[in-house]
Amino acid sequence: MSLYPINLDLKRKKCVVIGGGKVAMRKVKTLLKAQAQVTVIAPSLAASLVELAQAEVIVYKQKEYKSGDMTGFFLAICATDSSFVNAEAAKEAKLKHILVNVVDHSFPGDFTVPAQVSRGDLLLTVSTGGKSPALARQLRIELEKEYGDTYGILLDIIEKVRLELKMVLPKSKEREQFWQQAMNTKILAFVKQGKLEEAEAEVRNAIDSFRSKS
Ligand SMILES: C[C@@]1(CC(=O)O)C2=NC(=C\c3[nH]c(c(CCC(=O)O)c3CC(=O)O)Cc3[nH]c(c(CC(=O)O)c3CCC(=O)O)/C=C3\N/C(=C\2)[C@@H](CCC(=O)O)[C@]3(C)CC(=O)O)/[C@H]1CCC(=O)O
Ligand SMILES: NC(=O)c1ccc[n+]([C@@H]2O[C@H](COP(=O)([O-])OP(=O)(O)OC[C@H]3O[C@@H](n4cnc5c(N)ncnc54)[C@H](O)[C@@H]3O)[C@@H](O)[C@H]2O)c1
Repeated sequence: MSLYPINLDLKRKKCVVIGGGKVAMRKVKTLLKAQAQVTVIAPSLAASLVELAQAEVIVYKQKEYKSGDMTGFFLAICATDSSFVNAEAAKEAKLKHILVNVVDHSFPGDFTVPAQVSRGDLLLTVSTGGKSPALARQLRIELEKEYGDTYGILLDIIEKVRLELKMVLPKSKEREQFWQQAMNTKILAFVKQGKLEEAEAEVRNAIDSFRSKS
């Protein structure tokens, strides 16, 4: 299956999860991380979802899914243990042009959810086209070990340097060439060792040597 990767901005967007079990919980967690406004519809909830409902982090509607429940949502996740219910809810979402994910193959959804690692604004995702979620999970664990928190901090440093660089190198082509050369193994080796000051110094050295060459 050939899928198009996309990073959705769900901040303050109304999202609904049908079902309140283990799988629903995993999806709710990632929706909350994206700062979505989450409603869960299910007759019963897994313990960790109960806590979120009690703390009013999510809106909980204690009921079985019924036609009409999808109205007003931007995105829906059908995550009950009934493939019939999942398919009915997904059909309604499709009719209403709501982006829909279906956790079993009961009805074709619009998207799947990848395994993810986030380090600040760095987001690494793994998708197997639905062939092996267990492999996606394992690769996510490996990525977590390989890419620690320093990568998120590096991104913040680079963001700052990029702004400064616009003054130093006014042409976009020059900046492109600079970053291709600057993002070298030495900088990334410093980041891996947690030496962020050294990494920043290396980027700044690279600016000086790029300017002296051009
Ligand atoms: C990545 C992750 C994200 C998340 O859910 O947040 C995710 N599944 C995860 C875990 C996981 N899921 C399953 C197992 C048991 C082992 C196994 O079967 O492999 C494990 C492992 C575990 O739980 O340890 C079983 C399973 N999953 C699906 C079916 C239905 C089917 O295949 O028909 C069944 C069979 C149910 C049954 O047998 O009855 C379907 C989907 N699961 C997807 C995503 C989408 C495809 C992503 C991709 O492209 O790979 C897709 C298509 C739809 C969707 O949910 O978006 C998350 C890892 C998060 C992490 O740990 O980082
Ligand atoms: N996509 C994935 O990552 C993945 C992983 C494992 C399993 N699955 C599939 O997901 C399904 C759910 O797994 P689970 O572990 O969360 O199950 P679970 O038994 O923990 O939870 C099922 C939830 O669905 C709710 N529910 C049942 N009928 C409902 C209805 N009519 N309306 C609203 N909610 C209803 C229940 O109250 C419960 O909260 C499994 O049956 C399996 O097919 C998907």
